[in-house]
Amino acid sequence: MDSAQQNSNAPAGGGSSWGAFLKSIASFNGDLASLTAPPFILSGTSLTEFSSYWCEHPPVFAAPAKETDPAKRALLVLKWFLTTLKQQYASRSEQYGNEKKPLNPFLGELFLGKWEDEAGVTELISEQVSHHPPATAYNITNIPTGVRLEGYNAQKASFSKTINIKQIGHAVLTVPSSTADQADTFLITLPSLHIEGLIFGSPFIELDGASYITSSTGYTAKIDYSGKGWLSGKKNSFVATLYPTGKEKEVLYNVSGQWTKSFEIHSGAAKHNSKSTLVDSWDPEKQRHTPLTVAPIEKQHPLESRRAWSKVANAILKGDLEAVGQEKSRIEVAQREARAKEKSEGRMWQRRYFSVRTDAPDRVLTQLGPAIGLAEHGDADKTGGLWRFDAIKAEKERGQPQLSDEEASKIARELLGQ
Ligand SMILES: CC(C)CCC[C@@H](C)[C@H]1CC[C@H]2[C@@H]3[C@@H](O)C=C4C[C@@H](O)CC[C@]4(C)[C@H]3CC[C@]12C
Repeated sequence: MDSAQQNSNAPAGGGSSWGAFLKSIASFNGDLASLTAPPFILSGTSLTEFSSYWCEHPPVFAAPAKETDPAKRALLVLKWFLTTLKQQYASRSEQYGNEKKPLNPFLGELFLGKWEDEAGVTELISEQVSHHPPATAYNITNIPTGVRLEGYNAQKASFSKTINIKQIGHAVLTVPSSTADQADTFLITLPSLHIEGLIFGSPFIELDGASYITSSTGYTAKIDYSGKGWLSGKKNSFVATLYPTGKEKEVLYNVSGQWTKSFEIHSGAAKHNSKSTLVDSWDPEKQRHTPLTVAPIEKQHPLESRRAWSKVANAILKGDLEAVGQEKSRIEVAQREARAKEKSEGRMWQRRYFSVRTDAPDRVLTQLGPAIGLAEHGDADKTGGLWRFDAIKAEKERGQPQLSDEEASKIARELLGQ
């Protein structure tokens, strides 16, 4: 839908509630959770689910494992990253005609699933590791190749003409090497974004600024994002270059296009490329994506996202705002009580799959961070900690027997008020 059109999803009379929403945004205090959005903008999907956007195409995710040349490997990582952008930032507006406000995860919320296709099994673990400030951590592993992505992120919002969102956190991709016994590591930063189309009642995301991927093998990719300006440019555009770290002018490959449409990868630096420099291309319309499989709701752990939020999600679907409010507040009250109980008993909520890195400086951030302006502390103060996947905890979780109905009800009652 063109951003200049009034959103057809907005209910009749929605003009006034949208107007009130716009006014509330103007005095926005930066807390995205506090925005009271009109019903048509509410989504029954929690932010913990967004971690799955990193792997809509498992064969592309796993492809770097088969490449032995480090520069070409870095290019495959850049290509995979670019292919994830459409799902990450445009899938809701493409599906519903506008961006939606996701559910704010509660501490300990989980989203678990797997993809199964020609790349074998790829596992997803996503966990809400912090509530104040809100932060989500994830770990995605392609089992046959061992290619693994882990990361965590939080958002910092501000208002200037529109809602601007800075992503805090980073991701680390590990690609086992077939020749050396050490794996290659890629440190990835996350783009900033802002919301367009607010005034027309059909918000959608545009990316801005630049993001980076730098590798332990000595290559860096810079991705510059731009949108449709007043006079020129296409929405969702980007230009990316891959170069030896520290030598930005020595471009090995350049990629350009629209992250929602298609892009071309060319060798060398020349922007106006000919067929002779074309190395690869991507058109999402021509690609099959692999759906994520999640357990049926009744088999899920009570803290798994779709089970925990099912009543809220149903109420959103029915447009029953009173029930939405009641069901949300059950969870919020139970969570507040759980935190108060933990405090009075001198304990902390135990994260199931991730731990805060406190023992030593983080190796990846220390080695690769300086090349792309990421600090060694990983912005831990803004994400409740520097979170890393904890394989020992994950192994323990795998060994846990399935909860009995009674145990599941007890957890749901105590932690979710259900
Ligand atoms: C629609 C609007 C008026 C309400 C504000 C909603 C706001 C909180 C949402 C909108 C878009 C969301 C982004 C989403 O585009 C994609 C990602 C990538 C994912 O990997 C991490 C989460 C993030 C940044 C979402 C955060 C919440 C956003 C900004």
